[in-house]
Amino acid sequence: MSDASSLRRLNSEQGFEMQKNGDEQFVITSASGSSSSISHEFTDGNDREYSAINDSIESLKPSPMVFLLTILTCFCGFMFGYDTGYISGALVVIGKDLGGHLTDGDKELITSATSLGAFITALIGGGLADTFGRKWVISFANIMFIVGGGMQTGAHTKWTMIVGRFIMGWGVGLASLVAPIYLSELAPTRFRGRLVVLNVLAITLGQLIAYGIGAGLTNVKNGWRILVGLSLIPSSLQMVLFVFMPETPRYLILRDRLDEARKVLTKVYQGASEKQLNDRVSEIKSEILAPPVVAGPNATRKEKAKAAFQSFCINFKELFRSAANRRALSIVVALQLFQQFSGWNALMYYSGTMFKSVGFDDPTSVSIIIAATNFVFTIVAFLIIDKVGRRILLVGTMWGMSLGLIICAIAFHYLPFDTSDSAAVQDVLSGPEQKWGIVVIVFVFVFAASYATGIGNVPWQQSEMLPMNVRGIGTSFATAANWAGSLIVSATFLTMLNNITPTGTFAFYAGICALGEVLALFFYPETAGLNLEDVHTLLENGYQVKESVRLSKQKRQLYQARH
Ligand SMILES: O[C@H]1[C@H](O)[C@@H](O)[C@H](O)[C@@H](O)[C@H]1O
Repeated sequence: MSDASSLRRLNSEQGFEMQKNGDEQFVITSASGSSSSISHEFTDGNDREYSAINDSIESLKPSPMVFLLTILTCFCGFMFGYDTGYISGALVVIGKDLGGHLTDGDKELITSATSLGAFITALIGGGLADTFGRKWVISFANIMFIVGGGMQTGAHTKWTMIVGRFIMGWGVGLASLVAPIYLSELAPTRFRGRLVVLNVLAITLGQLIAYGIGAGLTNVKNGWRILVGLSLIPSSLQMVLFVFMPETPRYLILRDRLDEARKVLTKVYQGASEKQLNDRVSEIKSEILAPPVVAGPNATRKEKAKAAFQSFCINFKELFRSAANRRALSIVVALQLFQQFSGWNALMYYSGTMFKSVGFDDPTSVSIIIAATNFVFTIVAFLIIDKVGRRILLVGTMWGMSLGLIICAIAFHYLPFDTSDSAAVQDVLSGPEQKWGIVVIVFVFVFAASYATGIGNVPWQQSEMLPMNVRGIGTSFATAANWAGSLIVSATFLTMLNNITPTGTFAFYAGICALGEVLALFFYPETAGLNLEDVHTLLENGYQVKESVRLSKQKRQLYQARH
């Protein structure tokens, strides 16, 4: 079927009008600017206009440079995963290496110090990324990874370890915030979802590798130091290589550095014509609702700082003034909170300790199975997120998380529970308890698979919900919400297990997942295939779930018809 007839069919099927453009109902122009890209506009029954698909540049193959940049940026995800992942294995074997026996409180402090550090830098990171650029914030994060990792590797006291974890957390917070912004601002629209999921895949890979190495080093004296020390390699590598990497075109356009932006776009879209590049620059420019306050070239440091602060204040007000921005913010923050309050990270951080407490003879292997499930099902999300959309992934999986947790809660009721160090491996499960142990493993798997396919990665698509001006600050709030949730969960999980039992704890998290499912059903609009202006237009008039699904479906079908 030709582009023209597939367009005509799709438009009539979806009930959208096509606007006349001169004598033609739609214009087909080529990748070189003359005759095969589709340019037409969508309106809905309320006469709101959505963007035309005028993206001949999107027909071009992304250049190898996009892949190189993606891989290098994904080191951020890898570090995030590795640094949050190794603690589960390290805590099981650390023994008295930090000068004495660690209590549950000490373990919670060591674990949550990273989340606390990440929370702080996530909160300020958006402002930093808007002022200094995405690339420099990534480089700064690497310095924090190296300093924090170095301190922990040599730690001989609990407090050196805690401070090292805290500083490393600064890096994790910045990296978790900026990597998705960098990727989504660089990515061609039709790959945007997948590239951001690649970063989540790198997180889960980092966690899996940390678990694997942790297991391998269990019986090596001071093995946990090697485990931590290895984290210095990827961060050093990324720090050096990133110096040569470009800024994102969107950031450059925001700072009015149009020539540089065009150069980066040329690298992203190989073989793009002048016209295509100019169109893309104008399109990005149109996303900028208010230009930042920029100090002149001869400005003093003080004047520059003042200009940056004024820009920050304008954007901050804009984030709360506009109804569309408020809705976008509520969505991205809520998604991040539900991701964390699903309890997933409690498993990530403490699965070793917890499975030991309920009598598993090989707790580290169970932890590896959990991390591997997370990794494999993130690949599933990667393969389908741009095709089926974000919403189906989310609402189709949160109920599975509730189910998995509820059944685990029931099974824990029949299992022994003892968190003391002496509850070690000799108290392994036997008889009927063993059966309940298997039930736990199977349903933790169901929980992990559902989590990884949906809420484990969808919240990280947050940049696409927010327009350019407020993207830095808005994603800062969302990422900070993620780390606040992670902090609360990691600081309370062992205490909850002791106070309200594993059954009570898992039932609590199951309830939260059920609530998340209901809210997602009513309030989470589909954004796959929509460009950033569309998302903004949609949210101006409510959450518009139905309409977003219709528009997204139509745009994705159009892309598919063309590729
Ligand atoms: O998306 C990631 C991923 O799911 C990780 O496994 C988890 O530890 C992080 O907290 C989360 O943000």
